[in-house]
Amino acid sequence: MKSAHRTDAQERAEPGADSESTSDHQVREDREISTEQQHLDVVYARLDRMRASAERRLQQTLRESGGTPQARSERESYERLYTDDLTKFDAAEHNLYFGRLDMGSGETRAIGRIGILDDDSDDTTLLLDWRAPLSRPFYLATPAAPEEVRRRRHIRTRSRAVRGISDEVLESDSAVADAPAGGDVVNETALISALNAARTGEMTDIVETIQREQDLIIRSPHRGVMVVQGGPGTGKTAVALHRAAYLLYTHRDVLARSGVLIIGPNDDFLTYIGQVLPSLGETGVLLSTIGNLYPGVRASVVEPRLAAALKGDLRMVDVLKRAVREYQTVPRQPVTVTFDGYPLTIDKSVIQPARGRARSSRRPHNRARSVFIRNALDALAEQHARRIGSSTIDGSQLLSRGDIADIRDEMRTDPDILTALGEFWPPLTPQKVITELFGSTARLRKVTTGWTDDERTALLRDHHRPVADVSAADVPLLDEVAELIGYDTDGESERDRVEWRHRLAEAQDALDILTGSAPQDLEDELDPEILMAYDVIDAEQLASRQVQRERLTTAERAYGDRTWAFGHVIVDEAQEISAMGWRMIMRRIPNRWMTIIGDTAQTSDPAGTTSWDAVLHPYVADRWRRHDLTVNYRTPGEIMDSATTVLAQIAPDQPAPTSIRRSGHPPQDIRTDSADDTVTTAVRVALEAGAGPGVVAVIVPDLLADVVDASMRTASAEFGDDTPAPRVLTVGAVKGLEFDMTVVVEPAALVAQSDRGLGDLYVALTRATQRLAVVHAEELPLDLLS
Ligand SMILES: Nc1ncnc2c1ncn2[C@@H]1O[C@H](COP(=O)(O)OP(=O)(O)OP(=O)(O)O)[C@@H](O)[C@H]1O
Repeated sequence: MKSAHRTDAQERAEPGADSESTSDHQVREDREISTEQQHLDVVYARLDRMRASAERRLQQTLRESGGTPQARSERESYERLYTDDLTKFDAAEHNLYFGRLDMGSGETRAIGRIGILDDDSDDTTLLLDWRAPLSRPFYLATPAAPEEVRRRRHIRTRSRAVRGISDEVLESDSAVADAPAGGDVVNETALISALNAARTGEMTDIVETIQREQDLIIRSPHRGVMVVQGGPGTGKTAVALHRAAYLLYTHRDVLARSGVLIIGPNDDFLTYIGQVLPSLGETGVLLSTIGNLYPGVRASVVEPRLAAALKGDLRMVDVLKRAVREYQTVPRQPVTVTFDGYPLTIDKSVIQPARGRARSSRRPHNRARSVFIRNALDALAEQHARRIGSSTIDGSQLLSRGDIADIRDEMRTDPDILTALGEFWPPLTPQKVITELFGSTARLRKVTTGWTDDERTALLRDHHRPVADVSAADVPLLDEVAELIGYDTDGESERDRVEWRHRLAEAQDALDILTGSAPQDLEDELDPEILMAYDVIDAEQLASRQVQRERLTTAERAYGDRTWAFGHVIVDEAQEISAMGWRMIMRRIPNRWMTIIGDTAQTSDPAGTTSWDAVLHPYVADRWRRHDLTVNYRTPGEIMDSATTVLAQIAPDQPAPTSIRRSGHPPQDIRTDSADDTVTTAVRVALEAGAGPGVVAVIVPDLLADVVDASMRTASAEFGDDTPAPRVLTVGAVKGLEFDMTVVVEPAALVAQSDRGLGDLYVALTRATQRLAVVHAEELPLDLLS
């Protein structure tokens, strides 16, 4: 990618381009660096003062205790505020000041990770937050559309020292004359060096080098559903995370209360992206997989493909509805209980009308239960009144309505009657419904009219699998049932009580240590601060404060509450979400303010989607907006050439993203003689590469995962290198991740492993930032590397 902008580096390389000599240029650059250093010193000094002040205030707040509940609650808020400030200041420490705009008007804008005002009387702006509107030209300005920017400067710093600068002159006659097209790369030098840097296994933020097409998405004012479609490496995840940070900055009031939820494909992915938002000073975002989104559940089982596909199918809505109704039964034989010395008969004539009324209340099962019980008791009270209150002369009722109401009230507390009625409309939990449904052929058969026997067999739980273990495909079903039955959170109260006792014990321990370790001589000197700690706060108060403080985190409150309505939801790798998964997500975002990110050519989940319209139409019809990302920042051109061959098969109409750089390393084609040889060769190639800098991964077909992993363990022990062995990962686990080098094992088997196999191969090929080796005994599909 060629830039028409002049940089200091270019000027240095071509001193003859103008009259300035190399040494003149060096002098000028040193002078500029020293100017930037001065500003950096001022900014850091101010940051230090802000940090010290927040720390002082936090300590002061922590020392206070007692007071009215309102005073306590105010203190909690201040504690949260100061703690958040400190987190933000710590996060901003690295590369605090990275950009500068010199405007045509003579104004200068310094741009950094957070906004900082001076503590002078004018509140002078020392640093603009990268998200502020005034910072925007830093990301958008090009020579063709300079947005009044005369010069854009990129400042490289390390440990509070300026290491270098690079400038782009945007508003000069020469720049405008041969200006590139509007979508050209900005901050090119910084961008290329970021992309070439060795990976650490954790994603980093891109605030210094956000590109125009990415910025338009990050700052989009759209308040509905926005889909970001883009090929591998186009920065979709990066854009999603920066959009979360931008929205929190711009709509802090609303979103701090309601929260932002980011859904990713697996735990490894969430760990990989986990540091990006904290590094941008944002800690209040909830990151979750679908498998962990239901409170108190962690999916731990991998579902066979057919079962996962079926559990994700929309037909499950009806199956679950019917499964719940199956618990609303009528007695085949009359049941007799004794009340007040007389027999009471519970039969169809009592239960059926009560069930009809409860069903027509349209309440969810558990909430409609009170309607059922009330109506059944009415019938039983009438029955009892007929038995004891009928006139022996004409059969007329001698008891008044009030007497009958009294009988009903008495029955309401009779455990035998309640137990007998409960049989026909039992209280349910989602876990019970799901476990019993997938644990019984007979139950499944009743509620799956129209399904094939093979499908029913696939749904049946493997009887070796512990009942409590659920898969990610089960979780949306639990959520669906919770909705159908109106599941309340009794279970969570019990968890809270256990948690409370645990915290109390911890707090007591802490106090014991504090009291026991207080130096004797200080006790006599009555040091006010130390006395505060162990004289004033008892264990219960301490525990209570801790719980309340934690409760204040929006993300934590949201996590424990199935019915929480988030302010904004971001779904990454969204093509993998099943139809049932979407229902679960949509319940959490009634306002439908969402950013949906994915690539329909990379779908590998059997219940995933290849059409955004199919996914979204049931919820927002055609009221959603699509943005496309077109530049691949990860995969070098040499590798992308091979991946494009695969894309042409999966989605012939979808343009391949253009790689922004070439690495100079064509993919290595390593042919072996046998399957065994493939395994050992892949392991050896990865270990040799892993000895160098950067992160290496071996990507394997599902069936080879165990054998390659075992071989890697043995070989890496023999290899005797201190660096951690390269990871062996299946395509499912590698979603969204990237590595400096990948070794892709047996592409033909990847393709054959499912009807989404080509998508798997496409994902596998596009994970490397530098090098790719393909190891195979079988013929390569699609002439991949020719
Ligand atoms: N503007 C940018 N500046 C610097 N690095 C960038 C920029 N945009 C993207 N990258 C880097 O490119 C790589 C790929 O980005 P990302 O993982 O967000 O892509 P993706 O579209 O989500 O990929 P996939 O669909 O394969 O998961 C990351 O290392 C990311 O940091």
